[in-house]
Amino acid sequence: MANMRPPQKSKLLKVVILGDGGVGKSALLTRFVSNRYEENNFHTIGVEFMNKDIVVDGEQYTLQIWDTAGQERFRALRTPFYRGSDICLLCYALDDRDSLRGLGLWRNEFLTYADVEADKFPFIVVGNKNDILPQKRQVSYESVQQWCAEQKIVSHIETSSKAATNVSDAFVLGLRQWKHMECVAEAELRHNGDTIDLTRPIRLVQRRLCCTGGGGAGDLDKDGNGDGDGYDAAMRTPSKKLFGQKRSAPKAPATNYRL
Ligand SMILES: Nc1nc2c(ncn2[C@@H]2O[C@H](COP(=O)(O)OP(=O)(O)OP(=O)(O)O)[C@@H](O)[C@H]2O)c(=O)[nH]1
Repeated sequence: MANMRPPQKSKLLKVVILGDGGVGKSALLTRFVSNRYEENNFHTIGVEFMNKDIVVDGEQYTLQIWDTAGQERFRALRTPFYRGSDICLLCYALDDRDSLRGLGLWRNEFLTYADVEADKFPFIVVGNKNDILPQKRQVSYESVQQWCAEQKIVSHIETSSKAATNVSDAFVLGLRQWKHMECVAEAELRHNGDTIDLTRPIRLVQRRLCCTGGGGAGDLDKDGNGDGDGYDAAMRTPSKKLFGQKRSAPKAPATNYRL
C-alpha cells in the first residue's frame, strides 16, 4: 500500500540514425535495444524502427529510434522519415575516413528533409567501431572534434557496438542535448513573453522539470530487458517541440515501417 504513486508518463522522442552504409548504424541500434551484436548484418533497405524505454535524470522516455539505409540508392525511401525528429545521430566508422567526409552531406540531407534549423537541433556525432586495432584507425578523435567545432556540434562520442562500449551513452548524450535545447527555447519564449503560444499551457508546465536534472548515465534502462521493439501507446501522442522544428512540419507516421 505504501508505494501508490501514479505511474509517471513517458515522453516520446524520435531519434534518427544516419551515416554511410556499413558504419554500423543497425549494429548500434541492436546493441542499444536488445544488447545483441551480429557480425554479418544485411544492408538496411529504407528504414526500420525500434522503441526503447529509458530513465534519465529521473525522467522516463520512450525513444523511437529510426535506423536508415546508408546506401545512396535508398535515398528516396529514407528521407520522408526525417520529419518530426527530435534527435539525430550522425555516424561514421573509425576505420573509414570516407564515412567522416560524408557526415556533412548527411547533415545537409537531414536539414533539408527534416526542415529544422541547424543551430537549434541536437546532432550527436558518433564514431563507431572503436574496438579496431590502432593501425586500422583512419579517423582521429581530434580531427572529428575539429569538424564538430566548425559545424557548431557540441556532442561527439566514440562507440563500439561489437564490444558494447559507450552505446547507451551515445543515446543519453542525444537526450541531454535535446533537453538542454528545450531549456534554451523555453527561456527564449519566456523572454519574448508576447510571443508565447497560449495553446500550449500544459506543455509549458511539464517543462518546469527540464532544467533540474542532474545525475549520471547510470540510470539508463527502465526495464532492463531491452526488448523495446513493440508499438507503445505513447507513440500515438508524440511530443511537440519548442525548438529546431520549423513551423508546419508534420510528424512522420508512427507506424511500424520496414520497407
Ligand atoms: N569492429 C566492429 N565492426 C562493427 C561494429 N559495428 C558494426 N560492425 C561491422 O560493420 C558491418 C556493418 O554494420 P551495419 O550495422 O549493418 O551497418 P549499417 O550502417 O547499418 O549499414 P547500412 O544498413 O548499409 O546502412 C557489420 O556487419 C559488422 O561486421 C563495431 O562496433 N565494431
